[in-house]
Amino acid sequence: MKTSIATVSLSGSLTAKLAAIAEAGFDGIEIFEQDFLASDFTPAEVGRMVRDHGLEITLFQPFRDFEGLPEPHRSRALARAERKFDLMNQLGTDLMLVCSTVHPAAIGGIDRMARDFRDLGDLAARHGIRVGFEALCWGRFVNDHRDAWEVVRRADHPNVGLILDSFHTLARRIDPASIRAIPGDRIFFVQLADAPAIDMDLLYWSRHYRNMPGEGDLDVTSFMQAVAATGYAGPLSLEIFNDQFRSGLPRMVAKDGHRSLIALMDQVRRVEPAAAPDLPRFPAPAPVERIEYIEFATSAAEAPALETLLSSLGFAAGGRHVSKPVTVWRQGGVNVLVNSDPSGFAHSAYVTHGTTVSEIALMVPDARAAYQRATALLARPLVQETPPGQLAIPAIRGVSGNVIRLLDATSDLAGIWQVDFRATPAQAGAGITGIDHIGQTMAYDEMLSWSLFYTSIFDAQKAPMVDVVDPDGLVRSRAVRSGGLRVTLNGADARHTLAGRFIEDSFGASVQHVAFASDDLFATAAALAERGFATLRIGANYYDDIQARFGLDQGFVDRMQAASIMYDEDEGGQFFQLYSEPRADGFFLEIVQRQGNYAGYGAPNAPFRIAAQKRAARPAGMPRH
Ligand SMILES: O=C(O)c1ccc(O)c(O)c1
Ligand SMILES: [Mg+2]
Repeated sequence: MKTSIATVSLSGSLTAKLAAIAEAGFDGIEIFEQDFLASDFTPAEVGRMVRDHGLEITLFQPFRDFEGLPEPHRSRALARAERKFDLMNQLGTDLMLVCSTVHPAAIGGIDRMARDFRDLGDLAARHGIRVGFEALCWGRFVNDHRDAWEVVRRADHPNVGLILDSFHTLARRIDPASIRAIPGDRIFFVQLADAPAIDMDLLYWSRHYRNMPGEGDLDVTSFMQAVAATGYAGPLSLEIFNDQFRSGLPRMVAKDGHRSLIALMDQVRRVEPAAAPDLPRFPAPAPVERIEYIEFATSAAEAPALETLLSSLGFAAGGRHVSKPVTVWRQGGVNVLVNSDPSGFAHSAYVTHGTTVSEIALMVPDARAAYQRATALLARPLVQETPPGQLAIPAIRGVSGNVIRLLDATSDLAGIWQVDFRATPAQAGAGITGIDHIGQTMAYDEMLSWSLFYTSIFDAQKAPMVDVVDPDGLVRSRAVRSGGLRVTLNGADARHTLAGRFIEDSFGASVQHVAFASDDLFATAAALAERGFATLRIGANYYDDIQARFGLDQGFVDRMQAASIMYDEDEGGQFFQLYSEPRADGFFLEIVQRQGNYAGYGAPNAPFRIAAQKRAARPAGMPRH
């Protein structure tokens, strides 16, 4: 599988782009003409720089407004093409993309366009060049790959082929199965892009909102399956016009791109085994069973405050690690580790972020298979020395460098609580029965990256993006779920939002909240009150509103108000939530109860919860900022 990415997909200078693309593992690049024109290098220098990075130029593009023109435009277009063929020879690439015309003087006509391409093919052949025709989905006459193919077929020239772009096909909802009728050797190049489902002008959507396969909502897998069925064996190239990527970190975007292509081809081979892309074998994605533990990194000085918080939640100390200053706090099958090791990974996490969730252990069907898949998908492994007699638990780095450990119940790893810990059984506590979800906060432009991380490594689904209104700005939130693992990714740009301040105050620490599960939140609330848990108070206006909105029984609403329990419902069921007051850095806890098949996270309550948290965090009488 030869992978490639268009230079337009990344930010920065051409030099910075090349370095990021090579480092991410791509084989080639599409050079966008503007990128070349904007640089100060000669074409030969650019060609050399690309090859010095171990890359090849897979495509030069775009050549616009060529076909279907009357004279004198037609001759001028051919002369313009010839100049570009010379340039391409100096760059060292032999394939040019011609996108379908939007020229106001163009008159169309399929045989006229085919004749234009035949003449262009003759000219290209004299320069050792091939040209590929791509249907832009907003093209004046050709806006469908089936029509572009008909032009290419009628041009009937060995130097003229078809270029497919998943965005143009899928944005117009053209059935990708129609690609299966095209001979693979007539497809000169394939461009891949996904996009979020937004109803808007096609050109604007394409130029600003494309994203990596798997990051959006288009069925890029079906598209790629159809391409694979034709026998096409050329490069798979990402062409991602995206405002965020254009200003983002080129290394992150390039790595995400490569990850997306590996995940896509893996998916294709699993649904279409005959396609057999040349991609090393690695295990299929599996769902996560549950979070087996979360670990807080802290210090000896701060550990007592954290442990007081845990006991107010009904957790009890349930043992120690065999060799490290790590205690296990347990309740109803939930394990929370408190690590005050003054050295090692947890300590550096503490030094960077303050007391923070530094590690999450996931129970999966096969931990070593999950690890193999994760690293094949470019997850960063965490390699640590294991003291004799302890388990070597596979680990990768997750959001903001946190550790994700992988455990299973079918190998030696099942013995973690006996081998690595001296752990005692859990106490009854306050009715907490599990970890419902964790909330990870990040800069907005990392959200796509981390959602792709989870959905490519695990068998996971992403929920639609929701807007969360903070009194000081908007926070975007998206939930990703894999079996028993639920993660909400919260992206903040606005600095004064609760999420934005958390990023600043904790230097990008990622887990801003942990939501525990209870089977009876009213009983849990009473138990917490007894134990001195600082519940976030929710005001009367909120309860008036939900009473009216959901038509709830007044006595029931009164009980919720007395316990500061928030409420939501969907077609599947009901949802109850209760929050802690936020810590000074913005970290907080939540306890939830799901009834029936409620699928959400209480997003409609978020604005009121955030406002209450901001009031609680600010001493009375203090100004807002
Ligand atoms: O937006 C454009 O003009 C444009 C140009 C070249 C492409 O390959 C494409 O998909 C879009
Ligand atoms: Mg394209």
